[in-house]
Amino acid sequence: MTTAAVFGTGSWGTAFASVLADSGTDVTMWGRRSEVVDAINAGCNEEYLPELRLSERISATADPAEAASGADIVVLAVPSQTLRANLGDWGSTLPTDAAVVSLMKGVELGTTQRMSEVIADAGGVEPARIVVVSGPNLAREIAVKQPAASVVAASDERMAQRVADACAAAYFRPYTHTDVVGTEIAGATKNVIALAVGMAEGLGMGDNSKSSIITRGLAETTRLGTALGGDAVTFAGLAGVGDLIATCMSPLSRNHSFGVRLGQGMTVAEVVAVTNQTAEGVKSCTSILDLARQHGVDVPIIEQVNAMITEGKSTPEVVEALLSRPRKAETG
Ligand SMILES: NC(=O)C1=CN([C@@H]2O[C@H](COP(=O)(O)OP(=O)(O)OC[C@H]3O[C@@H](n4cnc5c(N)ncnc54)[C@H](O)[C@@H]3O)[C@@H](O)[C@H]2O)C=CC1
Ligand SMILES: O=C(CO)COP(=O)(O)O
Repeated sequence: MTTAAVFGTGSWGTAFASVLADSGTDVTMWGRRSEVVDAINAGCNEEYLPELRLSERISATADPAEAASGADIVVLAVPSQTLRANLGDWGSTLPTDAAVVSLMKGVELGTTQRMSEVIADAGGVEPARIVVVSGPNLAREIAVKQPAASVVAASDERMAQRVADACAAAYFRPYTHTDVVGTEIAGATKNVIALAVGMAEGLGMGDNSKSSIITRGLAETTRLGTALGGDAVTFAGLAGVGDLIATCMSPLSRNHSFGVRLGQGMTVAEVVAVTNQTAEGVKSCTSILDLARQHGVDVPIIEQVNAMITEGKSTPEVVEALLSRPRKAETG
């Protein structure tokens, strides 16, 4: 019997806990807020996924050591920008032989570290034990058991296999992979591209415009990911184009919805004020742009999204900046 600990009781932590339970894995969740812990123990995380009746295999606690005790798999599902501080608080409770799974899709501000790097750095976890799960996995669809596939990437294939075995459910199909860098860059960057697509939608643009942003977004994501050592093929797979399509096209995506509101004329502060869930691209646009600059990679869409988020550049100015760039060959 595999046992898992899931740190984070938000949308994806809860939906993924449910996938693990449906695959026969016993799960203890850690949550920092007692009311959410109590709700999970009563069978439903009302605040994040009211539509999901939780399996009896799932319980929750506010004690990190209790959650982690005896776990074969530890799943981390907190906001990317709080992970380092969280690991400072409870990293020492994680079992030293567990596979440590990142569900997070972001890049740390300041350090420009990917989440697996933060886990190794702040959690003291050897890179061979770190596993990244990423793909077109909108939590609300997974919660109602709509079929989806995902990538389970680790440098050590046995760790990827352990996690894939523990999360393969009738409606959830994991594919193992060894490209941790490519999988993480694809997952973080698609959130920024989804902000741009949402913005175009909010401005009233149609499918040609959105498809153009998605495709050119994939081009710059692939450029960045391969410059960092990722495999170009990863970006054509589930963690790449698969997740990019889901996030850029779905009204369920928080990043997409955030962008729509910007396109409709709301300011970043106004959108933040009405957004109560994590829209990772809003922070990671800056760290991903920093990463691209460090490696001399041209990422024009990410650059414009960052200017909109951090400098208040207007959406029409962003459109003008993107369309007035010097023309070039598509493969350039
Ligand atoms: N929701 C989705 O469909 C998917 C989300 N992801 C990724 O999973 C990660 C988590 O996202 P969600 O669960 O959707 O976010 P969420 O906003 O639904 O939940 C975030 C969770 O983190 C907790 N939290 C907030 N601040 C915290 C802090 N300072 N310390 C500890 N915990 C804190 C919240 O209480 C909540 O339990 C993100 O990186 C996201 O990109 C990945 C795939 C799908
Ligand atoms: O990563 C996701 C789907 O795979 C969820 O996207 P959002 O964080 O934009 O909701």
